[in-house]
Amino acid sequence: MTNLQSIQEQLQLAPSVSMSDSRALYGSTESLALLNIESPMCNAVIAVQGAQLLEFAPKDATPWLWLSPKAVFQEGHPVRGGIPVCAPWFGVNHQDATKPKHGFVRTQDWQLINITESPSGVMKLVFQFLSAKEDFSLFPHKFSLELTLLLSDHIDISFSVKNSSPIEMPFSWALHSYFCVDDLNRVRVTGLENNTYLDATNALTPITQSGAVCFKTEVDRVYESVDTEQVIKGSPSLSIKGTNCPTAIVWNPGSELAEKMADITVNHYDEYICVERGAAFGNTWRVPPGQSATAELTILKSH
Ligand SMILES: O=P(O)(O)OC[C@H]1O[C@@H](O)[C@H](O)[C@@H](O)[C@@H]1O
Repeated sequence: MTNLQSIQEQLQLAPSVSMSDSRALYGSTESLALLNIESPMCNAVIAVQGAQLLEFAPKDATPWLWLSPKAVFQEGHPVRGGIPVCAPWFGVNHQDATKPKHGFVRTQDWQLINITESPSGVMKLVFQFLSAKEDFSLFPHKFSLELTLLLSDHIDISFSVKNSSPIEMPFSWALHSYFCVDDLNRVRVTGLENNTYLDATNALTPITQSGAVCFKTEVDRVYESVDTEQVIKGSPSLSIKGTNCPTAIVWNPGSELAEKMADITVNHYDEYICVERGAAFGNTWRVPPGQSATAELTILKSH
C-alpha cells in the first residue's frame, strides 16, 4: 500500500478530514498531497511533505498561521509558511554549509500513523519520519521522529526524536512557525526581554534584548535558554509556550531581503513574523544511543 493509500484508509476514522492537493487548494502547477480539516473547532491544512501544518484558524476566527501567497508547492522544495519542522539541524549546517539549510525532513514525505477525532471535534494526527539509507550522506545517524498535532480551538504539538544509532547524536531542530500579523510596524514579541541573542544579521554577534522585539528592519535572532512563554502582541495576540524547547528564533527579512526571496517578495514580507521554538546552537540536544527526547509546544490565544 502506498503512503497516500494508507492515509486515505485512516481518514475513515476522521470525518472532518479529507484528502486534497495543492493544485486544488492553491492552484499550483505541481501537486503536493494535503489534508484538509474542517472540524467543529477549527479549519486547518496539513502537507504530507514535512508533516507541515500550513494553515490553522479556530472556527470563526482569522487565520493564525501565514502561508505565503507565493509559496511553491513542489516535491523536495520547502513550502514557505505554516509550521515547517527543521531537523536534524537548524539553519546552515555548521560542518558543511553545502548541505540543505534547516535539514531535510521538511522536504520529505512523512507517514501518518494515527488519526483520531473526538466527538467535540478535537483532531489528533500522529506523523512519523524514519531516516533512510539515502539520508546517511547528509547525517550519519539512524533516527526516527514523531510529530503529534492536536488541533482544537488552539494548537498543541508534541515532537520527539529517537536515536537508533550506536553513538551519541547531536540534534538541533525548530518548529519554524510563521504567524500572520496585521501591522508589522506595531506588532511586538514579549517574553525575551534581557535575554542575549545571537544576531544573524551581524555574524551572530551577541546582543542583549532591550524591551519587546519590534520589526523596524530585518530581524534574524537566536535566543538561547529562553523562558517558557513568548507572546505576540498583535491581532490576534498569541501565546507560544514550549517545554524542552530552549531556543527561540525570531525572524522577518525586512523589505530589502524579501525582494530577493521569490516566495516572499516585497509585497508580502510585512504579513508575517516567525517566532520559532526548538533546540539549536548552544542548546542543541545530544541524544544518547537508543534514547529519545521529547518537546511540547502550545499556541493559544492570549488575552
Ligand atoms: O529560507 P529558509 O531556508 O526557509 O530560511 C528562512 C529563515 O529561517 C530562519 O529560521 C533563519 O533564522 C533565517 O536566517 C532564514 O533566512
